[in-house]
Amino acid sequence: MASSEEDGGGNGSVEEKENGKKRRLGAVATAWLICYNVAMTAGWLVLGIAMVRFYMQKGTHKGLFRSVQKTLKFFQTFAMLEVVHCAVVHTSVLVTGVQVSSRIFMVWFITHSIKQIQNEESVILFLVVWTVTEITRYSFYTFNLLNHLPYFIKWARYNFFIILYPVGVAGELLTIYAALPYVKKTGIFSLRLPNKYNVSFDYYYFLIVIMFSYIPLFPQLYFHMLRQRRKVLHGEVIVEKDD
Ligand SMILES: CCCCCCCCCCCCC[C@@H](O)CC(=O)SCCNC(=O)CCNC(=O)[C@H](O)C(C)(C)COP(=O)(O)OP(=O)(O)OC[C@H]1O[C@@H](n2cnc3c(N)ncnc32)[C@H](O)[C@@H]1OP(=O)(O)O
Repeated sequence: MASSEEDGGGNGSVEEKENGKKRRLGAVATAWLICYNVAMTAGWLVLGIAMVRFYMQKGTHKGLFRSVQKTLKFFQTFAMLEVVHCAVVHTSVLVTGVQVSSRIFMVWFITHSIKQIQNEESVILFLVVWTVTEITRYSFYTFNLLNHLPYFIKWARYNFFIILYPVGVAGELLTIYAALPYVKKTGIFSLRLPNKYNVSFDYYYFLIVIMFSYIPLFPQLYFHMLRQRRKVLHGEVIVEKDD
């Protein structure tokens, strides 16, 4: 997608580069994406303001997740649509799928399901990092689609992640690690033998596998963002193989 400096278009539709050819998003797709991105920007802004207000009123992070969880769950779950958007915005389905699934997993299968860890500092760490990131990202998409992209937002979109991505990953991994003792004790989401399915599943070891999966998966996302950064900030022509 060309930013306002390159595209200069004002017709509201958006041009996309694909292997040197220009591809135009239809007016309907553009209109939908603008509505989607505005809603997501607003949702994450509401979440961010709610977190700041909670901390200023209470002076502690204890209870913060519980106070913002409805907004978080709605907007993070709504982001699953982005896998569908890949057909339109022509970005990597694999990268988007891994990113979205990790967030859904953290929200629903860790922090929602294991209430004992909701007040961990690591939860606040990834919540704050996610919120800053998503406000930046969705406002970037919105202004880009409107062909009036302030340079600061483009700069923030493709520089903040350099620090925020590893910090967010640390918050997620620390939260999963904090959940392990409770998972072992309660046997949540696990299936012991004997049972009518004759299948056993141990969520405790599954979480350990998930933690190790960050080692090969996270670098793929990080290098994808570095490639996007070179393309958008330094005009490198990168032909992404279709994932
Ligand atoms: C079952 C258990 C599963 C457990 C899985 C465990 C996996 C473990 C590894 C994963 C770790 C993830 C950790 C993560 O959650 C931590 C954090 O997020 S911390 C916060 C920092 N994070 C970030 O900065 C990343 C934020 N996320 C993203 O940026 C995206 O989700 C990502 C897919 C990673 C990259 O986005 P994208 O590929 O879209 O790159 P661009 O933004 O440059 O966009 C590419 C082009 O598409 C256009 N686009 C994309 N979306 C839209 C949209 N909604 N509206 C309009 N246009 C859109 C964009 O403009 C670009 O166009 P062009 O290339 O032409 O410029």
